[in-house]
Amino acid sequence: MEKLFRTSPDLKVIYVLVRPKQGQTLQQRVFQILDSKLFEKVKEVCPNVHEKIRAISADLNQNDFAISKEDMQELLSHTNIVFHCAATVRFDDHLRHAVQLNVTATQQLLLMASQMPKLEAFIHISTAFSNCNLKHIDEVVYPCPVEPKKIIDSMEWLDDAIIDEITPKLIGDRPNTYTYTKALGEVVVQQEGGNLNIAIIRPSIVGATWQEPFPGWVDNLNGPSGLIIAAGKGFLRSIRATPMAVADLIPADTVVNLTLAVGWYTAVHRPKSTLVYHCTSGNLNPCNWGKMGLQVLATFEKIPFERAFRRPNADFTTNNITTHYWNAVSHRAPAIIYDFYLRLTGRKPRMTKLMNRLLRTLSMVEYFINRSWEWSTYNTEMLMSALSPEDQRVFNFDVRQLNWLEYIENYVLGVKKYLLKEDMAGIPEAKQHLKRLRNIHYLFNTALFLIAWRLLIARSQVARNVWFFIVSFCYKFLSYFRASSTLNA
Ligand SMILES: CCCCCCCCCCCCCCCCCCCCCCCCCCCCCC(=O)SCCNC(=O)CCNC(=O)[C@H](O)C(C)(C)COP(=O)(O)OP(=O)(O)OC[C@H]1O[C@@H](n2cnc3c(N)ncnc32)[C@H](O)[C@@H]1OP(=O)(O)O
Ligand SMILES: NC(=O)C1=CN([C@@H]2O[C@H](COP(=O)(O)OP(=O)(O)OC[C@H]3O[C@@H](n4cnc5c(N)ncnc54)[C@H](OP(=O)(O)O)[C@@H]3O)[C@@H](O)[C@H]2O)C=CC1
Repeated sequence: MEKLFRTSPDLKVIYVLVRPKQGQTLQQRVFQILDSKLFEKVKEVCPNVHEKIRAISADLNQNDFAISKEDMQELLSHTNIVFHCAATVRFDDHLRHAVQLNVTATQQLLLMASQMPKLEAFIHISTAFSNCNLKHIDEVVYPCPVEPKKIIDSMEWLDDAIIDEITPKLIGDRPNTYTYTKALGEVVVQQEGGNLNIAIIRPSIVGATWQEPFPGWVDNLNGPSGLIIAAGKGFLRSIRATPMAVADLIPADTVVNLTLAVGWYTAVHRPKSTLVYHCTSGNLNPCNWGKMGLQVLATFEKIPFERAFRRPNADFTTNNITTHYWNAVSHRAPAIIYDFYLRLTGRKPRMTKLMNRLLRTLSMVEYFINRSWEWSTYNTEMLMSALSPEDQRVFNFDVRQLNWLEYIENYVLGVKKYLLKEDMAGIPEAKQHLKRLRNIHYLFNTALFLIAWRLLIARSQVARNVWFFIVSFCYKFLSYFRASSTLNA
């Protein structure tokens, strides 16, 4: 919405399907977004942006999306382009719910779109990981072993226990219900698109903005953002990842630019078949998790997060044994100690719960950070050359120009400012806090060493001999210096 109004201020109206949430009306939800920093630039070119966004009450889990008759009529008769990006992105969602939102709702939306007389294009947002069971992925829709229609039907009459049982068999070598149902969604789009002008966009891991409307903007915890917070606050100390595996991140504004360009191309050129566009970075400008992780840590030195639990110092592990070891030593043990301290001081323990949640999240993303994929980008490159030089500049999605180190630094800064809502003025205090944590860390390690040594001396003759040798050596060394300084005087 932001980019559309900034580049096309004459646009008449954008209809957004919104559900009320957490005690907010849909109008309040939309206005909260419009009143954020993200929309400041837009308001300069399009001051009446509030009037141009029409929030329509809709729940994609309901029949006809629970849209009122009048709203439905308005939508059907006025819509020119549909951008379908609503989805459940949870990796652990129950198959029934994931199918409902990512497959059935897509089917229903296509049906709605077929009743829109003025519709010029239907743009479906999928994910580059919908076929993550393959190593090389082309810009085509891959068939699924079980037809989506059969899956949709079976979800209506199977009970939850049976669905739980068949889920691993259905998802096969995909890691979760999210990637599986996004793949089914694509097949539905291809099979049931009828005469619509359709395109599918597959972004990889969406990160903060690169340039527009300003660098580093981010507003959710998906992808790496949540883990950047966990690392910056010192909770995340080790992560099972392959440093050389490609980190296929793609900035949010690149995805937006490609999506709008695809909307234009699909509406104007009306390709005969459904085109799939990969919105990925790996084959044009690869960066690996090792480089990314190091840059994240380097940025914490300059721009630390406030009130960290421990000094940020995460590392990669590469096998099960070291992962279990570091999870026990660096994640669980400090959480237990801290909770014990909270109990002693009469407060409610919370760190173990938080740590368990983090470990669960880590186990779910492991699949994606220990493999590399190759995505072909012929359609995306074709689209780039189909744009005029001016449009190539305004709707830039050429990731070859992206400087990863600069991008990651802005990303971490964006996480601090827009997700954690921390003020830059707090940086000196945050640095002081980290110094205190470092001193506590040294003190704790020294105390631990002395206790271990004392126990060893009490039990072992060899340790006692070593201790005697060290003490007498130090004594002789000091006596020698005292004697030579007396002679010089
Ligand atoms: C050569 C030598 C090298 C040496 C190198 C050394 C360097 C050292 C390295 C240092 C590391 C530094 C930092 C790390 C930075 C890099 C880390 C890389 C990790 C990147 C991970 C990428 C994974 C991407 C996978 C891509 C898949 C496909 C992409 C897509 O198509 S779609 C989007 C993907 N979807 C998601 O991301 C959603 C995932 N979320 C979920 O599935 C669930 O939320 C959940 C994680 C399962 C948690 O479920 P729960 O029920 O337990 O919780 P709930 O959802 O209710 O939320 C509870 C609270 O937790 C918060 N939260 C939600 N999501 C996240 C999250 N992703 N991370 C953290 N926290 C999250 C949520 O807000 C709730 O908070 P509350 O309201 O306060 O309670
Ligand atoms: N983030 C990423 O790394 C990637 C995301 N994608 C795709 O991009 C799209 C957007 O994802 P992302 O922004 O990350 O995720 P979000 O969860 O932030 O966005 C999903 C949107 O769908 C809406 N939605 C979910 N359920 C319903 C419902 N029942 N009725 C109405 N609206 C609903 C949500 O609304 P509400 O705000 O009310 O919850 C939310 O705005 C998805 O299609 C995802 O598959 C693809 C590749 C990577």
